[in-house]
Amino acid sequence: MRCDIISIFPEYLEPLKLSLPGQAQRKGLLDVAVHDLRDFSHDRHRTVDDTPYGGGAGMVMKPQPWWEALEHVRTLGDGTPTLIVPGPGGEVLTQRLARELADEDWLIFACGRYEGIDERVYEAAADVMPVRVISLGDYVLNGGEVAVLAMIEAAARLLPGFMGNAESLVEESHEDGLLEYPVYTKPATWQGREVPPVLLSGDHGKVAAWRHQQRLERTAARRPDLLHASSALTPGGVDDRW
Ligand SMILES: NC(=S)c1ccno1
Repeated sequence: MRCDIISIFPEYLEPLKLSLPGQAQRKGLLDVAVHDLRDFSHDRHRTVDDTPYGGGAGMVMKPQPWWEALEHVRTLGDGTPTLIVPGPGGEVLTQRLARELADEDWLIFACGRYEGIDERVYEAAADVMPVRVISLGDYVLNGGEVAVLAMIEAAARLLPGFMGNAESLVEESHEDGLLEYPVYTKPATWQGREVPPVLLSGDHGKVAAWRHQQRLERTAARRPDLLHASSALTPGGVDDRW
């Protein structure tokens, strides 16, 4: 997977060099390139924003630097990339959407700032590549960079070979529509609190049954909205969301 990220704060994306994303890059599973939008502005102040037509508070990101940046990035890879624009007005990131992103060979992320990017950039981009606006949730950030870190992590960790142990992806929250079960490690007693005895029983069937029940109870308590669609509730049933 290739990820190109365009931002006026390239340093925000430094964490992608760390830990698993960094290892994935060194393994060749993930190629990440960060581009400074201001490199595509031609005035001496490297301006990328201006006042909004129609008035209103704040500034809007100018179309020309964005278009030049996108056109430059599009020359760097093979095939057609998908443009991802993080924003509160987009489809909400889910595990299913993370899998869709993980299936893409090439993603370009446009990190908006201020009041957003001139709408004509979305229109022009859609003439040459798929464009998706994706939100982390129903809240507003100051820009897209934090969201891009989350989106790349959510997608890249699903790439074969990214996680050292692929088993750790099984029974994670949201994989089958249920939240994950509680986990425990040594010591068996801590501050007078015991590990559930079933986990010390050595009976794998009972452990599996207990864990599934815990997932159902947690999902019912914390995310009842997920319960109706979960494939885990209909043994053998197929959840069409994946
Ligand atoms: N909710 C998201 S992803 C966002 C990006 C910028 N502002 O909000």
